[in-house]
Formats: sequence, C-alpha cells, structure tokens
Amino acid sequence: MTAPRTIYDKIWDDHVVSQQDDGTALLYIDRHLVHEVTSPQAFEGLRTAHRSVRAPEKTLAVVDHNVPTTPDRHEGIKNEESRIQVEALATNAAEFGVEYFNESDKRQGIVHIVGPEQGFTLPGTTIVCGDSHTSTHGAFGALAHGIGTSEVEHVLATQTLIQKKAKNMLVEVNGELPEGVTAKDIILAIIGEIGTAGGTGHVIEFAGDAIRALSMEGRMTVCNMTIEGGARAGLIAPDEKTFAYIKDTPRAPKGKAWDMAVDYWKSLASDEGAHYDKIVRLDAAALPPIVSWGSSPEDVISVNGEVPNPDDIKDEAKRSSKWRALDYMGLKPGTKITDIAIDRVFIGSCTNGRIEDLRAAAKVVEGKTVNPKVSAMIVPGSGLVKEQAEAEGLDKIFLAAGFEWREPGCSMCLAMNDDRLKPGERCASTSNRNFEGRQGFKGRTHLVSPAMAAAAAIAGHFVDIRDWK
Ligand SMILES: CC(C)[C@H](C(=O)O)[C@@H](O)C(=O)O
Ligand code: SF4
Repeated sequence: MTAPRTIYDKIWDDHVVSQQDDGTALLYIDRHLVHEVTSPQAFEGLRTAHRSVRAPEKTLAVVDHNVPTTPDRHEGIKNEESRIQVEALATNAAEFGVEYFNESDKRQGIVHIVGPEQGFTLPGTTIVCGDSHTSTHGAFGALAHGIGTSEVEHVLATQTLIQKKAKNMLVEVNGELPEGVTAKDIILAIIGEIGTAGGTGHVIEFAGDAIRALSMEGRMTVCNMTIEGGARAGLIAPDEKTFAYIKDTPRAPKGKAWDMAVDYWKSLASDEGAHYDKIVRLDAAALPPIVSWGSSPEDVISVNGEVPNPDDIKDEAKRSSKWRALDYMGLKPGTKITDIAIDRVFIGSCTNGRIEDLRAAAKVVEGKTVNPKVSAMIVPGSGLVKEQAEAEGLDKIFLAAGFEWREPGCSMCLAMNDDRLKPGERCASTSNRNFEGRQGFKGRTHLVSPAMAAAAAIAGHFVDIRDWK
C-alpha cells in the first residue's frame, strides 16, 4: 500500500514530468493565466527566440491591473503607460494565438476572478500566472501559484515549470462563524496568528468544518491571501460545492467527460493519516470582525480592540518596525479601532470583488447614505460580476447611497491605474495588501471584509458590523 498522501502530494505526483536527485522537478502546467503587467518581456523573449506558445488553448489572457475603471475607458485609455501595456497584451495575444479578454469584453476582469468564472480553473490542475494571488485558484483544489516573468516565458514556451516540492502545512478551522464574521476575517486572523512568514516553504491546505461551510467565493477569499502568510499556495479539497460552481461554466468538461472529471476530483482529498509538517488550528466561533492597523497583513486586531502598543514587543527589530508602521498609519497606541475615522472606501479586488461580496456590502448600505466626509467606490471584479450585480439592482442601491459604481479591474487594490489614495488619506479596503504606498503614495490602508468596509463608509469610521442595524 502506498503511504497516505495530502491533496498537494497527489496533484504534485500527477504532474511530475521528470525529477532530479536534488528534488528539482519539471512540472506539467495545465493552465496559464496571463495579464498585462508580467507578460510583455515573456512574449518578447519568445519573439526573439522565434518560439511559439506551446499550448495556446491552455493559456488565457486578460487585462486587469492597468485598465481605468471609469465608464469613459471605452473611448480609449488616456494614461499613456497604461495604454501601452494594455495594447502590448492585445498585440501579443493576437500574434501568439492566445484567447484574450479586452476591456470592452464583458468577460474581462481580474484574472483570478475570470479563471473560475470561465471554468478555466479546475480541481486537480496545476495553474500558474505571473501574479502572486494565483493562490486564489487553490479554492478549487488546484495547485495554483504565482510565477516570475522569466517563468511566464518558460511556461508559454514549454507548458512546464521547474519546481522543488514544498512542505505540507495544515490549517484547520472548525466551529461556526458568528453572524457578521466572514471568510476575510478567517484569513486575516490566520495571518495574524502565523505571521507573514508563517507559511514559508509550505503549501497550506485549509480544512475543517468552517472551511467546508464557506461558499466557493469565501474559499477563494481565504486562498487568495495565503500568499500574504508566506505560503507558496493554498489548497482546499474539492467537494459538491466546488462541482456545482464549475458545472456549466464555459470551459468546464461536458457530458461523459464531466462525470469522469468528477470521479477524479473526488479522489483528490487528502488521505486519512497523511503527513503535515506543520499544523495550525483556529476556532471560527471565537472570531470577531477584523481590521488591520499597520502596514503588514499580520498587523490585525478585533474591531472592538485598540491599536496595540509596539513597546510591548520584546524583539527590537520588530518593535521598531511596528512603531514605524504606526507612524506611517498616523495612529497612536491605545486608540479604539472604532474611533478611527476614514476618508475613502474601496470595495473590490480579487480578494473581495465577487458577487457575494457586493451583496454583503449592499445589504449593509441599503437605504443609507455614505458619510459626507467619505468617498467610496465599488469596483466589481469582472464584467460578469458587474452584470449580475446590475441584474439584482445592487448598483442602484450603491448609487443611491452615494457610492461610485465602476468598471471591472484591479483598481485601487494597487496604485497602477488612476484609482489611488492621496498622501495621508485613510482607506477601509477589501483588498489584500496594506504595504506602504500600496494604494497610493503615503496612502493608509486598513484591510477589512466587504460588510465592514460598507459600514465604515456610512459611519465615517470603523464600526462593529455585529451591532449594525
Ligand atoms: C502586478 C502583479 C505582479 C502583482 C502580484 O504579483 O501580485 C499584483 O497583482 C499585486 O497584487 O501586487
Ligand atoms: S486585485 Fe489586487 S491583488 Fe488581485 S491581482 Fe489585482 S492588484 Fe493583485
């Protein structure tokens, strides 16, 4: 009998093309997502070497980071740098025969939202993209991780990737999430617990009944931020929810192929007794809504907590870095989180830009008005999310409350397009990174769930969503 294996072991074993004695392996790649930021040099490399894309049908390109999100973008992109990058992807996709969703295509959106919507993301596959949040796709039980531009070129040319196997880590979350506490709070709490280096060298499998209870979209939120915990990828074993989500998506297997695929997908769950190098457990029932206070995703605290005092940290380097974070954030130890006033609200990104996120936000703001001191925007993660939201009338709710309703893209998740914070502005954001300058030079980011961001927009400061009426 073979030794019990984790889902990571199984997907790995099924994709090794060849293996060296030092553990270096050549891995077959089933799916390659491409966006405009990390692909130009890769295509250029192919062109110079007179190589073609080996498997165009396993490659999908979409623009997301640079595209403006204002309605006038269909008249052309004004920012020259953005326009050049977007045009380069269009040209490269056409020249190399890769399917491409441009900014006027309703299937366009953030690459990690588009993959699952199209059924491009499937359980048991290896998925790469020149983007760190490729970990999102692990929610489907796919081995999905970000790669660098030279690797993008390698995958385009050969459909393989050189990798060394990571260790197995298990994060088990049990218990029932309290009302108002979400997948976003689970992953922020995990990163708070393990730190941004806690997953280094590992692939994290998320398990436990709290993970099972999450929708596919919630699972994507959790896997999305695995990378902020330092892990190479996040994985969740596929189940009936996974199959139901994928079924009938444009690229999902059909007919007999579907039945065969489901049989295989069911075999992927980790075996009883499989070995994990590291195990972390978390009680979902004890989780509050969480707010980040610093400049790292590990700087998190309960919404009814206070800004911590770095002097309580023993390690000197850490202490001074947390003081620096507070200085950057313009915060003082002991300040109640609910006393922190905000200037901007951003609801969107590949972490929380899906339909359920928008529904959660709409439920909070319905019939209310955005605080006059706050400027708030909703950026659907894809054209299909936008279309669905409009069919449900969510856009009307947001517009009536005073939110801006934008076109899909990465938007203010990172300051690569026109959506950005001004120096000193403080933002409640549903995105995944709060590094210095992430949302704009000297901008201050607080990471929260969509409902928490929506409530902050109305109140003008953070509020405990559990008390919201
Ligand atoms: C621009 C891109 C390479 C980057 C990433 O790798 O994640 C971006 O998506 C981000 O979220 O910081
Ligand atoms: S939405 Fe943000 S995190 Fe996601 S791919 Fe775009 S920039 Fe990266």
